[in-house]
Amino acid sequence: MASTSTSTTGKLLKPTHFTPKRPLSSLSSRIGSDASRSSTPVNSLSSAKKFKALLSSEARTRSTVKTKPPALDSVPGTPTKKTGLDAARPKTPNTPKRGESPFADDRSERDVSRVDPEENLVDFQNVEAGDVSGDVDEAMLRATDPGTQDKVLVSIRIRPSEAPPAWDTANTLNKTIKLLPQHHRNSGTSPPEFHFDEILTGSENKPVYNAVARSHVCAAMDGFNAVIFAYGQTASGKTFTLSGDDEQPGIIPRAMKDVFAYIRRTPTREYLLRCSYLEIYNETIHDLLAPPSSTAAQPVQLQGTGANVFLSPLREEVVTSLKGVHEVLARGWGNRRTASTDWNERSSRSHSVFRVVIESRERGEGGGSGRQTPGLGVRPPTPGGPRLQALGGRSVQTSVLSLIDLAGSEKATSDKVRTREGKYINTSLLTLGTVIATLAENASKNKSDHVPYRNSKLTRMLQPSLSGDARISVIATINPDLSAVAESTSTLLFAQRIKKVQLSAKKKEVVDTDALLERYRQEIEELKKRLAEKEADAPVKGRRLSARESKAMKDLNSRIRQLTNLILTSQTVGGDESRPSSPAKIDFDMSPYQLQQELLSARRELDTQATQILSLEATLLARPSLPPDAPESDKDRLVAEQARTIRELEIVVRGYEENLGAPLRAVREDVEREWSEKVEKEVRRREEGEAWAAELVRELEKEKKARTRLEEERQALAAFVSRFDSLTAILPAPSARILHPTPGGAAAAFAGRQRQRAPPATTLAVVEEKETDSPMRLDIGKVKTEPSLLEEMWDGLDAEDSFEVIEMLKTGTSGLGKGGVKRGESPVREVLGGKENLPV
Ligand SMILES: Nc1ncnc2c1ncn2[C@@H]1O[C@H](COP(=O)(O)OP(=O)(O)OP(=O)(O)O)[C@@H](O)[C@H]1O
Repeated sequence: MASTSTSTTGKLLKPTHFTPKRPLSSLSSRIGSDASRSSTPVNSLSSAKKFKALLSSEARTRSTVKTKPPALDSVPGTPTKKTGLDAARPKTPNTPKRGESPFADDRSERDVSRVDPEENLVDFQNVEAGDVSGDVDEAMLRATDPGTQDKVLVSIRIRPSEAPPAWDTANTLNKTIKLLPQHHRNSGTSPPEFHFDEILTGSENKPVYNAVARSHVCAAMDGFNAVIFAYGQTASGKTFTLSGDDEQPGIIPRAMKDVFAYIRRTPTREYLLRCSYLEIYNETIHDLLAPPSSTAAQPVQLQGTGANVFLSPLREEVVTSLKGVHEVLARGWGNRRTASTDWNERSSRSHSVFRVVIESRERGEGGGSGRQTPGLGVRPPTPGGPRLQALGGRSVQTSVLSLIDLAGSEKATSDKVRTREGKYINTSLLTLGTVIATLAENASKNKSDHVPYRNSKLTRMLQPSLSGDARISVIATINPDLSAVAESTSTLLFAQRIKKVQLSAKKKEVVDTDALLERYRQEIEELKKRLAEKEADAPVKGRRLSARESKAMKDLNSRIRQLTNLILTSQTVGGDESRPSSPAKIDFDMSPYQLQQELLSARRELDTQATQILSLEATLLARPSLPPDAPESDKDRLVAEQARTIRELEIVVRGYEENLGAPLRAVREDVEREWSEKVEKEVRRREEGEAWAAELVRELEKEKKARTRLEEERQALAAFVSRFDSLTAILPAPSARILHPTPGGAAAAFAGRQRQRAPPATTLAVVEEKETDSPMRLDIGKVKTEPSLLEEMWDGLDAEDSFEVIEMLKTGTSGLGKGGVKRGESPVREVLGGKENLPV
């Protein structure tokens, strides 16, 4: 790698103190009102004690005439409201309050959540020529081999100075740096030498980029995460190295040019680029691209754990050209916190991180892009995950290029606010140092001691990269002055430690499993068919296969096994090794019959595995795509998605209901209606039957009662008749006459006698008075027509007989003697057994 010349250091002016004050840009002046947001009046700075870094004349010339970075080449069509990049980074004599950026109201339409990634792909055809022109070294690009780098690339950049250097930089080609002996405290020993990957001097940024950043940018384009950061004391040249200025663009603008150059020379792939820009100020992460008002309300949070740390909410803007990058950088710069310190007129008061997420996939057939697998559900992006979809068997490669300008370590200052900021800066840098030291120790001694990533936002954010997930390049910037020897030594020690950190970055690829599986399945089917054909050609049972046949079948079988394993592997979540075993090995020396049997069992095995695949697919689909500690917003989003799925399922169910459910129900209703009528009819008939039966029972009861009464009457009558017979037997002979029933019945006889003579009034009166109460009467209506037998008996007596009988009855002198009717007791009563209703 080239190292820069030290020529500039040879042109040092006499060591006069020089403050590398940069002039305020026109915009800075215009928005001089910015000064009003400073808590410290600009003129008060003049009274502050200054120990600014001494610069070489070259550096001083540049710093006095140049505007401040970011120094991208001017791009036609850049919005005219800003007059230059410097304008985007106004001088801030004191820490500006957020919300006062001239870009505060900018709401970018390039926000990744607003654009369709498929519509914003960049490929070799649409990279603008201007985006790759200039000093991008195409030959070098091609020569750069990202290789397999498991160590951090550590380079030292020594800032030019007007003062005589305290460091021996004459031997930069040896990539060694050591303190000049005269400045070494322990005069008895020689000063320690530090070895690094590069020792860079001078003000040229191009060789610096080529030496420390290009390979990492290429690695990022190739699918590896890459981190490039500058570390060093304040005013040592970190920002100059990362951002540069118009004349000497730094790593960021050069890297972005290389990104487009890489795309242009890669016709087989298409890319989606999205940028974010953030800063960590006083241990709070601010999104430099979001409107400041929103970031103040909602600072960026570090979420996830371990290697899965991601930032949210963080605005990401899709860029398709260098012009887009230019705008994003300018906006971010406008929002950065810089301030004048005792050492640096425009000191970065925060760690700033510019990130480019690079997603790429093979270009679709015919060179087109876009969604080519209709029907495949477009899955929502996972937090920190890719935006591009893996389509049609094309996997998506995702990598992140992080370019970090750390705030510089510094001593206590005369300003309270600066001192507070400095405390935060130093603490986080100290934590970074501890983390690196632990990692280095773990790597060199094969230990796994706890690494305190969580002690600062910076280390937590860098955790995935520092734990080996990224290619890392560190540029340690030092101020060569004697006054800064302590800080420079500390920086060199840090750089030396980080060199020991072990890396094992891997490409991140999201495979289009659906398409891949489909391809495997089709191939398996094809092979099975071919195997079956071969088997059909297979000869009569017992013949041994030729060596060729045997080999062909063996090949087919092994391919089937291989594909089956591939399917299972791609289905196995997290690369779990515990997948079902491959089909049993087949001995091709077996007879065709035995082979047939083997084939049969292999087929069964395949069927079982196909079922397993289906169930694994179902499990995979059912798996929530969020880790348990995912942020609430992501959980809400998932809930919303699931609600949407439920709604869709409801629609499906409704469709089912309309197409199948409703007709079936209609049939059921018809059947029910028909049968319910029948049932009702039956019920009515049964009720009628029951009522009829009850009526019958009642009639029967009546009948029974009537029979009973008739029987009673018959018995009473029989008793009366027999009594009467006995009475007539005791009557005096001449007058006694046996009464015979009159032909025509008693009633007719009665009626006839009624007509012939009237009965004695008194007797009749008695009888008539009592006849209605006669027990013989069943029906009162019949009284007149059907006289009782008693009446008939009366009727059968002559007047004298009647009298006698009556008298006898009245007096009881019937001659019944002892067993006859007693005096005062009616003989009729006696005859009738004392029935109460008998006439007395
Ligand atoms: N290699 C260099 N060549 C010429 N000028 C340089 C070089 N390095 C730094 N400078 C100048 O020195 C000054 C301080 O540099 P810079 O702002 O990059 O320091 P820094 O390390 O970023 O400081 P801080 O940590 O305070 O932000 C600037 O004016 C810059 O232009």
